[in-house]
Amino acid sequence: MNPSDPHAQVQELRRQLQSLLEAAKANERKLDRFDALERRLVAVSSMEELVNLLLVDCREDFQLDAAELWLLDQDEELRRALPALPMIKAPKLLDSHAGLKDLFGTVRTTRLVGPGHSEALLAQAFDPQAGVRSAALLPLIRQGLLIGSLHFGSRDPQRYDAASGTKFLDRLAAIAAIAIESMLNRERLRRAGMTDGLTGVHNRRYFDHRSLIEFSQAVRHRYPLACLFLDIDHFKSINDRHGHPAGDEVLRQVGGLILRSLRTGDLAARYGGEEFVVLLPRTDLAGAREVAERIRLMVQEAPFITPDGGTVSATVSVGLAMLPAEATSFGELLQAADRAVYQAKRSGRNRTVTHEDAPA
Ligand SMILES: Nc1nc2c(ncn2[C@@H]2O[C@H](COP(=O)(O)OP(=O)(O)OP(=O)(O)O)[C@@H](O)[C@H]2O)c(=O)[nH]1
Repeated sequence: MNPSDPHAQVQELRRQLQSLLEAAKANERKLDRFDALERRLVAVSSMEELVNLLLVDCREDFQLDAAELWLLDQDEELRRALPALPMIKAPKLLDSHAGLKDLFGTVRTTRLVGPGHSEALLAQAFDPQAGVRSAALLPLIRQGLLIGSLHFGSRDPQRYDAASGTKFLDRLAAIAAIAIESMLNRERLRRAGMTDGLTGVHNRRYFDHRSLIEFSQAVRHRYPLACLFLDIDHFKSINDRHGHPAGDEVLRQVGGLILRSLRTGDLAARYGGEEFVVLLPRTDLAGAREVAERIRLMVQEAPFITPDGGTVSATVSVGLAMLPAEATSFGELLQAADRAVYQAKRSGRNRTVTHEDAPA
């Protein structure tokens, strides 16, 4: 440009103004996208919606080549809650802080990893197949604790460089962390409302609700539904001889053995004091007998460790009933299983009795 040419000067100023306007518009669009994302984050109603929003929608909205979510799950709470969820992309669950420490060290702020930075770090934060060349690594912090991280990656090496601002990303990380924590609390409450605190199996309230659904599904789709009633033998004398805490421990461990013997879709609940009930949808008599005997033998063989370090042995009596073709209510199935367990007690305990074998 000729500095003495006023026309050229005006042209240059116009060009600069135009590029500033474009940058401002681009920033406004970016702000709108972040704003919309934040609104959706605070409004999510389930864990799967939250994960999909962070990993799938963010990737599309921000034209990323990769998005990852790492969540600390030291007590395996998420591992138990997430597999059942229909998610397009799952978060990575960490059983220790080690991975997060590698990413953030002691500085817990958004980290922009651009050209010249450690390739190893990108390979750690993303699937190497994604070919990520620059990234933003967002620490998720709640109440001063690092609970996970969110990674946005691009194949463009210039997309994230150390000189870029991180204000939007910091804010997004803070909101994502709040959303994750509140979703976890909601999940904890939901589980607490349907779980028996001592044994970890479902509680009676949940069983009463779910059993009606299972019953109507089995009747409508004409598949077999088996019901097991399990009652710990001479439980009163376990309490009397070893103390109530030892009795509690036996109950807790029996609950664990039952859960371990079941498939996804089966239902186990604590029905009363030392009684458990199990529903096995789409399971025929032979299959149900196998499950019943497996649980009975596991209980018979288990050394139950008491709180004072001693061991107690226990057995269970099991009543088994199949949904009769002409059943009109779930109560009939439950009563049949109850009659069968009564018969198992009368004929010596530590056995499985099938309702057909039990006198009506
Ligand atoms: N430790 C403990 N005991 C419980 C709990 N709920 C119920 N019980 C006890 O379980 C015992 C059940 O005893 P009974 O119904 O007489 O039956 P049992 O001694 O198991 O005898 P059979 O069923 O005939 O083999 C009672 O002593 C209850 O106090 C609990 O949550 N913890």
